[in-house]
Amino acid sequence: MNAVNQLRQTFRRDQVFDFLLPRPEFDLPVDVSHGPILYVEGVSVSFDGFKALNDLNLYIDDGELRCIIGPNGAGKTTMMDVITGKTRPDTGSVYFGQRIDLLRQPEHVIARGGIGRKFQKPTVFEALSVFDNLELATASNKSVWYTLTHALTGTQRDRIDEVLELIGLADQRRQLAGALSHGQKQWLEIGMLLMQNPRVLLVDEPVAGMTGEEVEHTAALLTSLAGRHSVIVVEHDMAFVRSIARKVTVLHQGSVLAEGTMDQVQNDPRVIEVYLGE
Ligand SMILES: Nc1ncnc2c1ncn2[C@@H]1O[C@H](COP(=O)(O)OP(=O)(O)OP(=O)(O)O)[C@@H](O)[C@H]1O
Repeated sequence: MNAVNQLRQTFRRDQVFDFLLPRPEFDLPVDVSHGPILYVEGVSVSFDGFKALNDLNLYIDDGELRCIIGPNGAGKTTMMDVITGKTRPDTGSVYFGQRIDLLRQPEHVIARGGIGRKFQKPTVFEALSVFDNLELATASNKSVWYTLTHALTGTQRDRIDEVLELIGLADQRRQLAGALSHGQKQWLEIGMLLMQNPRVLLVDEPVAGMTGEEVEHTAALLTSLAGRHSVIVVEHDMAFVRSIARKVTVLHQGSVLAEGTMDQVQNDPRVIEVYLGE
């Protein structure tokens, strides 16, 4: 096909781009009837022959708070990249509930469909108020322009108030996000994710660079989210992990090395050897 024909094909009136197609499977309730909300099974990812993930199996229950730890290069980021659709594995399967095959969904559909990701660095809109940041986060189904030019519904306003209370920034609602402390920016960004009502929240090193008090607040925030959301926390700060952990998964060389309570994994000789003994 020559270039002109290719262009014609692209702009055909009946042309429907993949990202505009409805995703009926995401409109259905996520089927968690067997317990887990995330199934990662036999997943391997290679980069130039190096296996960043090696036959990884991980199951996250609906509403649980899971901490994932492991030495540098263990595959933690790659695992989150696979779940969120950023990296496609060479082998394996990843399901959201019983029915939704995440490997068949593009990244933006997964993000809108109920799996939120908080990166290590906060990325709030610094020139907007805390409230406006949360309001913009409701924009997923409408354009940003629509959101900025239309009044909020009562339900949306209530939800923003609820999230402001949850993240502890109700008193800062009119403050510019740029004037917040590092910890407050992190909570605001978690709040922005919550505006989308995610079923699963992936949180990467949430307490890096925080003060002791901010760390405590973050622990209380993340534990309060469990139950209503499934929360996966990747973190190197062992004191913090101990303060929030129920079940801990230790990754090593792209696979699960150990899994259990904090006490169980901390006393596991294999974990001490590859990670905690460092
Ligand atoms: N795009 C890439 N190209 C090549 N190698 C990569 C790529 N992404 C990750 N890797 C390698 O895969 C391995 C796993 O990396 P990953 O970032 O998932 O580990 P991690 O457990 O998140 O480490 P950290 O705790 O340091 O963030 C590392 O050895 C890394 O260098």
